[in-house]
Amino acid sequence: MTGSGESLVLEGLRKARRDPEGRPVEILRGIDLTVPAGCLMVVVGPSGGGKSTLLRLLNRLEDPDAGRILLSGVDIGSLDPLALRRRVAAVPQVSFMYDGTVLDNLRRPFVFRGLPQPAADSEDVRRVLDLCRLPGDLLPRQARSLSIGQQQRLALARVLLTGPGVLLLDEPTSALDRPTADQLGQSLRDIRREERLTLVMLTHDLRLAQRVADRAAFLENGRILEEGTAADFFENPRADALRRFLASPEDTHE
Ligand SMILES: Nc1ncnc2c1ncn2[C@@H]1O[C@H](COP(=O)(O)OP(=O)(O)OP(=O)(O)O)[C@@H](O)[C@H]1O
Repeated sequence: MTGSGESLVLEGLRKARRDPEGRPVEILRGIDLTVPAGCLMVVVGPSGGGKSTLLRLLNRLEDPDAGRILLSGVDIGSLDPLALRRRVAAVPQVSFMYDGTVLDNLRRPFVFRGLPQPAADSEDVRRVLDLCRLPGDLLPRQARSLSIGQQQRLALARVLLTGPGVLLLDEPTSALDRPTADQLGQSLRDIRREERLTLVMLTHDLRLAQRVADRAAFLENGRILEEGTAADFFENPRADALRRFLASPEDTHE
């Protein structure tokens, strides 16, 4: 199960979309970013700045108009998208539960892939449950009967069990209250430490970002205006736009 973290290098990424009148609008305007293997990189920035678009390029839900992305040194444009998504796995913003128990949910990706299903008492299952702070006695419970926070952590456990090298998280705490969000944050730190995974997380939740990030990037209007260690980024921001962003009330970041 344990994946080993993979590095991501983004070079000169550009992406345009069409506005309602059909005119091209540049969404990403030349993104260069390195995410070292085993790093938890948080991307923050104003709404509409291009964060989700950037994330969609990382597992080829879309391809860039220009530039390239290297995964452990290999251009992902040359990789089969489905094979790529096993290595670069996305945890959706709103977790989706399949019919059935918690254990059924953990096994579902293995069923899809035609792989042997992990046993309820296997080391791998125990480990992802621990990491995601889900007690083992939940395994026979109907997944949809769990709390929203537990469902979110189950979605994370389900992805982790498949052993990706990179996890992509899009606003993982947007549906959670503060204590539940903090619990997820703790799980992310454990995962990053114990699984040596690489994580890229988009969030409006600056408290979560500051607590979990190794490095952080500020994306505004299609450009990365600042990138650095979490300590420098949050405590000594250099770019005026980032200073303003960090100083503004959090509810204006939506
Ligand atoms: N499928 C699409 N077709 C056309 N325009 C789109 C599409 N998806 C996003 N956009 C536009 O691209 C821009 C960037 O959107 P994106 O979702 O990447 O930003 P974001 O930083 O993730 O924003 P948020 O924080 O609100 O999720 C926005 O102006 C958005 O309206």
